[in-house]
Amino acid sequence: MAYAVKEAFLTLQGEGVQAGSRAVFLRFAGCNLWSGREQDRATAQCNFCDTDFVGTDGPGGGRFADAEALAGHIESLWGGRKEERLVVITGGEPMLQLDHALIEALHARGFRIAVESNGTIAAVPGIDWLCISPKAGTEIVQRSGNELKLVWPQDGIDPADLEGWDFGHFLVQPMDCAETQASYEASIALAMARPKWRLTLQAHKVVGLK
Ligand SMILES: C[S@@+](CC[C@H](N)C(=O)[O-])C[C@H]1O[C@@H](n2cnc3c(N)ncnc32)[C@H](O)[C@@H]1O
Ligand SMILES: Nc1nc2[nH]cc(C(=O)O)c2c(=O)[nH]1
Ligand code: SF4
Ligand SMILES: [Mg+2]
Repeated sequence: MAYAVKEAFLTLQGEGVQAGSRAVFLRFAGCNLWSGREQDRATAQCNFCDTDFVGTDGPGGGRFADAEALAGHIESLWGGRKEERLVVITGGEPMLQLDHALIEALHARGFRIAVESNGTIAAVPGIDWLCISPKAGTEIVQRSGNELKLVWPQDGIDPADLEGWDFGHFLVQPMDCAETQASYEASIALAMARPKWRLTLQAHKVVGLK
């Protein structure tokens, strides 16, 4: 199948348990919870998104005819070194496009595959590190994975309801918004009140990485 990629770039993973790791980011175009247009934000199912995922015009973006072509592009962004290859597949919502063929092609090139998903679409098998970030008011079908990353605060989610889900790590990430200081305070309060949850910060924004 063909893939629509907003952008692809080499950086450090900024979020979650693997923060600090060198990684190629593959950002697919499109999301099932928001059109990506500002005029639709207020009525979208997810209305706090910090990302432009519309179109294929970003750095390293484009349309790729098949899995081999896209995996080759990701490999070229990583560079020649063979060890510790890591690709973080995000979006937009990556589960709209990620398929078995791309998983195979990336594994064949020695990549560990991490995915950032909103959990409304079941994950394809073969992912090495799955991060699910639930959005209030949506039906989360993917309730297992490596890390659950709750952007906070969100009206309509009770963290206690998520604690029985099958994840290795439960992370709270302050919502980047007009009142980020209040998000920090709410996130600290959650981690202090419920020790199952650990604070994670968007480190790339602090240090000026993409
Ligand atoms: C842009 S999303 C793409 C992947 C997928 N659609 C999802 O929502 O998980 C990547 C990560 O950024 C988080 N995120 C989006 N907007 C944010 C914001 N304003 N503040 C903090 N985290 C945010 C998401 O919850 C998700 O964990
Ligand atoms: N450096 C960096 N780390 C990230 N971790 C998750 C991101 C995302 O947008 O999915 C992201 C991102 O956009 N940049
Ligand atoms: S689900 Fe993810 S990509 Fe889609 S609008 Fe929300 S944060 Fe952005
Ligand atoms: Mg991001």
